[in-house]
Amino acid sequence: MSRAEHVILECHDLTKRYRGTEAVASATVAFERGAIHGLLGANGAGKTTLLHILSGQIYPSSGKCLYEGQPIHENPLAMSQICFVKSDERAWSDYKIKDLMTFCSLLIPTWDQSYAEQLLRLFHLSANKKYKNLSKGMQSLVGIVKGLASRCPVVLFDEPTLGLDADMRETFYDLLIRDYGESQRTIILSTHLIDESAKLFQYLTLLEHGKITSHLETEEFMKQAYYLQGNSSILERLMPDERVLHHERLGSTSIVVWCGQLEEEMSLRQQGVEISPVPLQKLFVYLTRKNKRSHGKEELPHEIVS
Ligand SMILES: Nc1ncnc2c1ncn2[C@@H]1O[C@H](COP(=O)(O)OP(=O)(O)OP(=O)(O)O)[C@@H](O)[C@H]1O
Repeated sequence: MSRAEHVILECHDLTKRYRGTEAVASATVAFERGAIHGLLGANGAGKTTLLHILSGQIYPSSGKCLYEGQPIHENPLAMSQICFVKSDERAWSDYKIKDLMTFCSLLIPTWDQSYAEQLLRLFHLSANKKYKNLSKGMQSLVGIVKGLASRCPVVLFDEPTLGLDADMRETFYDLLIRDYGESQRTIILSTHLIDESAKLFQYLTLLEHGKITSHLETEEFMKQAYYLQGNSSILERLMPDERVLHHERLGSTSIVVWCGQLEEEMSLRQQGVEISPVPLQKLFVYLTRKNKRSHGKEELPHEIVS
């Protein structure tokens, strides 16, 4: 497969500056076609800003942003094929759900009205209710209806599950997986609910202080660090080492989070050390703390000894 066939959306050296803030800072990333991408980042990392630029709704200060190899901005094809579901649709406030569905049907060429109606029934959303009178969770559900019924080749979801209860979140994940199975759309989804949505993602993109610090297949992303659990006297020999992201000691047993190549793997296993994967949410926390430390911003202790 050529690069053009493989990549649908890309940005090169993308920067967005607001007065005094670099929300996106020289971001370069290529999003693979027909995959569900997880966009991860701490509060203020620049996820919403990046999604806004990728949807063509705001301009970058510098850099390039391409859809199917063509600039996204002022490109009617890109505008009609990329659907952006914001976490906060302020412009929708005064409209009834049925009016919003009509706007979507007029603006989105691939809009599937009968699927939209089916989803509204499933979510118990009354078409006559005004958006501003809905609870936060119900507003998120309207956004989900827009994203799924758009049937657009690219759907960008910014924190789509904000305010949703656990049952509704699972319903959304199931619908997304079913829809993806049928259409192989490209989806980019930002979320702070990392562990529960991890099963959705084929690729993970980590954004830190406006920079893309990794973009990897989920399997590769997960290989960045491991838990080592075993006798403290054995594991403490590994320290100090900058590859130790976290250390917990419980009596004579220690748990170490090790980032990167582990040369001593065989010998540690022979000494009874258990090596296991770090769940995605924890991995995200350790990686972002590591980078904060390297930026001199670490505030929380990363070593717990009891
Ligand atoms: N319109 C704006 N004017 C000024 N600063 C902005 C604007 N939009 C975003 N920013 C700033 O840019 C940075 C990135 O914000 P952004 O909303 O993109 O982050 P985020 O990763 O989506 O955060 P969160 O997870 O908290 O929603 C923040 O420092 C934010 O204050």
